[in-house]
Amino acid sequence: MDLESIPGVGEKTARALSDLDDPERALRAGDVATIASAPGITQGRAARIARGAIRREHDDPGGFLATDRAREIYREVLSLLKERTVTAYAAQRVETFYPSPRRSRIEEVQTFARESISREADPAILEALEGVEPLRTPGDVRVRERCLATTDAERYSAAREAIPELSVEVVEDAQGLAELARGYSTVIALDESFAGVTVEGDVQVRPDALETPAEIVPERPLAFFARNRDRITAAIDVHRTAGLADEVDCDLDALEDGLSRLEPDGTVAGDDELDRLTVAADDLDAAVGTAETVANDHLRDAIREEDVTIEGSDLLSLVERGAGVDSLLSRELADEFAAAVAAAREYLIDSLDLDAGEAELARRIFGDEPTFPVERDEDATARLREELVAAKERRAGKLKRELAADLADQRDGARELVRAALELDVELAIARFAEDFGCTMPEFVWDADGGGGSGGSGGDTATNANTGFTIEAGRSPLLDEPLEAIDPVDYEVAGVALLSGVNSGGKTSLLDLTASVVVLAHMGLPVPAERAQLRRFDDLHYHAKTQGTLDAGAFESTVREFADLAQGGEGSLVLVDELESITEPGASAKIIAGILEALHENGATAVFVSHLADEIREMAGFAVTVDGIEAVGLVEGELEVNRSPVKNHLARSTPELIVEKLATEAGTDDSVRANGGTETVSEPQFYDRLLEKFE
Ligand SMILES: Nc1ncnc2c1ncn2[C@@H]1O[C@H](COP(=O)(O)OP(=O)(O)OP(=O)(O)O)[C@@H](O)[C@H]1O
Repeated sequence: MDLESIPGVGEKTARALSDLDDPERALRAGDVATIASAPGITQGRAARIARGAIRREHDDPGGFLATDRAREIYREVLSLLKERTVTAYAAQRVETFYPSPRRSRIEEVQTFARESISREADPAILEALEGVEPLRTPGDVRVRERCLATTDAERYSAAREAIPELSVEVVEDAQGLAELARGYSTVIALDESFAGVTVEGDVQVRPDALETPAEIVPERPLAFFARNRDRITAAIDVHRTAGLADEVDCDLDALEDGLSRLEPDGTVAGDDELDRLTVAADDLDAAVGTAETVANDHLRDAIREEDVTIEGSDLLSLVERGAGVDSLLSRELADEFAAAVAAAREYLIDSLDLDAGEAELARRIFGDEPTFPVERDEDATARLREELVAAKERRAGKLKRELAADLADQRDGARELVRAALELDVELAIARFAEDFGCTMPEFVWDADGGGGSGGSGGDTATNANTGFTIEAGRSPLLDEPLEAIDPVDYEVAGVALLSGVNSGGKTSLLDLTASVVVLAHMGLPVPAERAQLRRFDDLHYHAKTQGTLDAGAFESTVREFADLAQGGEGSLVLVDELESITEPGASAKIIAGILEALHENGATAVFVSHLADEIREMAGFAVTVDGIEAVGLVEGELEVNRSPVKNHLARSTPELIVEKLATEAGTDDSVRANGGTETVSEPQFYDRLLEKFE
C-alpha cells in the first residue's frame, strides 16, 4: 500500500507509519490506537489518517459536512457515541466513523452497525471491558545466563539476527566451548560438528536452534504474555461474560491456565519445587548461621552440665604441649559434640527442606572434627549454594520451556481475543446509543450510481427528486431531556420546503433532528427514529439561526455564501434556521425566495424555518411547500403544540394565538361606552379588530 496516497499523509508521516508492525492492517481496521503509536503521531491525527485511508478506499471526495453547524452536529452525535465506550481504544476507533456520500462506505459500516445493535450491553460485560487495552510489545529481552556458540562466521550473523536475546560467541573448538561453559550456565552449540563432544558444564548441541527460538529463548513468548497478562485475562473475561467464547479461534481455558502460571516478570509461578529451591538458595546463609548457633548452644549446655575429671598427667601434657581444649573435647565430650553437629545438620536440612543429594552437601558444612565453637566450612557452603542455584536455574528453565511451548501457539489467539474484545466495545457503544435514543437502521433509497463512482452527484435524479427524507417518530438526541420526555416527531420533505410555526414549537429541534438523522445515516449508523427513509446526499449545509441583524459586510458575505450554495445542488441537503433576521423583513423575504428558487431549480432538498413563510411563498416563482408546527390549544395559558409539522399548512403565529386567547377571555361586548361624551372602543372590540387584521 502506498501510504503517501492517503489524503493528509506526506512523506514524513508515511515513514512514521511504516515503523508500525502492520500499518495496512491498522489502517484497514481503523485501529487508531495502533496508528497513534507511530512516532510523532497524535491521536487526533491518527483518527484523521484513518479517515483518510477510508476515504481513499471508497473514492470519497470528502466535504459532506459543509457548514460549521453541520460539523457541530457531527461532533455532538459522535460524542454521544464516544460517551458510551468503555475503553480508550473504542473511543478513538469511533472517530473513524464519519458521514460519507459513498454508498460502499455507508453499507460497510451498516453491516457492522446491524450486528452491533443486536448485542446486549450487559453491565457485567462493560465492567469486564474496563481491563482490556491493546496489547503491548514487550521491551527488549536479554538473557545473560545462556549463550549461543558457533565456529562459523555466517552462522554467527544468522544467530544474532534470529535470537537477539542471547549473546553469540565464536569458538574455535571444544576447548572454546569448555571456556564458555565456565562463564554461562548453559551453552548452546549451533554446529553439528560438536555432537558427541563432552565438555564439563551444561553444553547442548542444537543445530536446529535458530528454527526453534521459543525453545532456546522461552523468555521471548513469556515476555509477551507476562507484559499483557492482565489485558488478555480481561479479554477472556469479556468473552466469557458476553457468551462469545465460541466466536474466537482460541482455547480460553488453556490460555487462562498458561497465564495463571506466569509471574508479571516472566518467570513461572506455582511450582513447589522451584519455590523450594529459590527459598533454599536465598536463605542458605541465614540458615547456616542459625545451625551454628544451634550446635554451639547445644554444646555449651552440654559442657556446662559436665563434670570433667582430668588426671594430673593429662593436665600436664595439655599444658606442656599447648594443646587446646579441642583435644579435651574430642576425648571427653565426643558424644556431645557429635550430637551438637547432628542437631545443626538436622536443622539445616529441615529448615531448607533439602533433598537427599543436597542434604549430603549440607552435612559437609559442619565437619566431624570436634571444635568449639562449631563453625561452618565455607567451601562446603559455597558448594551447596552453587548446587541450589544451578538446580533452581535448571528447574526454572525447564518450566519456562514447558510454559512457553504451551503458550507460544496461543499468541495469535490471544491477539485476536483482545482485538475482538476491543471491537465489542465499539459494537456495544453503538448498541447503547441505539437503545438510549430509540434508534433504527435507516432505509436508503439509492440513486443509480449510488455515489460509488467518481462522477460525484450523477445518478438517477428522477428517483431522488421525489425522495428527500422521511422521519417517523424521530426524537432529537441533542435535546437535553430524557427520551420519554421528548415528543416523537414525524416529518417528510421532498424538494424545497418552508417550515412555519409557533415560537418554541420545536422548529430548531426539528432541524437538529433532521441533521442528526442524515449525518448518522451517512455514517452508516442507526438513527433516532422509529423509521427513517432518505436518499443519499452529497453534502449537508446547515445554517443555524443568525443572531440579530447583520452589518453590511456580514450580510454581503452571507448572501455570497448562499450564492455559492445555489450553484450546487441536486445532492445537497440544505437546512436553514430563521435567515430573515439578517436584514429587514421585506428584503429578507425576497432574498430567501430567491435562494429557494435556485435550490428548487437545482433539485436540492431544503428546509427553511421562517416566520415569514407567507411573504416568501408569495414572492417565490414556484409553488413552494409550506409546512407548519401548529399550536393545538392553550393549556393553563401555555401554548400546547403538535410538534410534527402539518404538511402544506401555514401555521398560525404565536401573536395571533395570544390575541385570540385574550379575545376569548374578554368575551363579546357590543355596547358603546360613553366617556366624557365621546364613544370609546371596548376591550373585546379591540381584540376583535386585531384578529380581523390577522385574517
Ligand atoms: N419534540 C420535542 N419534544 C419535547 N420538547 C421539545 C421538542 N421539540 C422542542 N422541544 C422543547 O421546546 C423548546 C423549544 O424548541 P425549539 O427551540 O426547537 O423551538 P423553535 O420553534 O425553534 O423556537 P423559536 O421559534 O423560538 O426559534 C426546546 O428547548 C425543547 O425543550
